[in-house]
Amino acid sequence: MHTIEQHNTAQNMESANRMGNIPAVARPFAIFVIGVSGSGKTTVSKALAELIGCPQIEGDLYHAPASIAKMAAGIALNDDDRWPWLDRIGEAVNSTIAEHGIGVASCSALKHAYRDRLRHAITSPVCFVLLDSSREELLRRLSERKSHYMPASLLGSQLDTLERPAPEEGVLTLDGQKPPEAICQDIIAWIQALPPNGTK
Ligand SMILES: Nc1ncnc2c1ncn2[C@@H]1O[C@H](COP(=O)(O)OP(=O)(O)OP(=O)(O)O)[C@@H](O)[C@H]1O
Ligand SMILES: O=C(O)[C@H](O)[C@@H](O)[C@H](O)[C@H](O)CO
Repeated sequence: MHTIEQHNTAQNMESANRMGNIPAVARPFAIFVIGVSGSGKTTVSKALAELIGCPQIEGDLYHAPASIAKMAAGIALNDDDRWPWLDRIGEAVNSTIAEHGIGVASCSALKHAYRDRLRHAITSPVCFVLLDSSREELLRRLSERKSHYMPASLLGSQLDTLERPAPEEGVLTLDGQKPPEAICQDIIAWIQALPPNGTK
């Protein structure tokens, strides 16, 4: 379910692509949009992939059924649940890049070690963009969102688990409360200014 604003954003991006205004992004390259539940990973990664003209890899689709059942029951995932999930996402990103040269993935990647797991799994340069929002805004979004297995009651655990990247990790942190189109433009500008292979 998308807001009218997001729908319009997607339409603008589609028409930008039809007009051939696809931004130049070095290849091979993997872009991860990360953050806690409700931070906008799916929304922004889809919009960014549309803008770049490449596949979006939805991290939520790679959870084991048992993990989905846990989250739906209000039980937070642990490391043992997340390692194989991260590995499956890494494989999916590698296949996408082998075929398309570039992919935009959504994945919570809350801990430094999870981001390292993905960095090591992926054979191309990788960058991470963390979407940051206030607890109040996240709670509002999760409470309003219907038909999603992730309950708002897990937000506290998500925020407790989040390890904010230290500057040397080279992760771009953005205000996730800006409109998705503005977030995408900030991501593109940052990527285009990165040194070649300077992200792994
Ligand atoms: N920049 C934004 N401004 C306003 N609302 C947003 C923004 N980004 C996402 N949303 C809304 O917030 C809700 C959560 O967004 P989304 O599903 O993209 O988050 P997520 O991080 O992928 O969550 P989860 O990890 O739980 O799947 C959705 O209803 C979405 O429309
Ligand atoms: O690491 C985690 O705890 C999980 O991956 C969650 O973040 C979910 O994937 C997702 O965000 C809910 O849809």
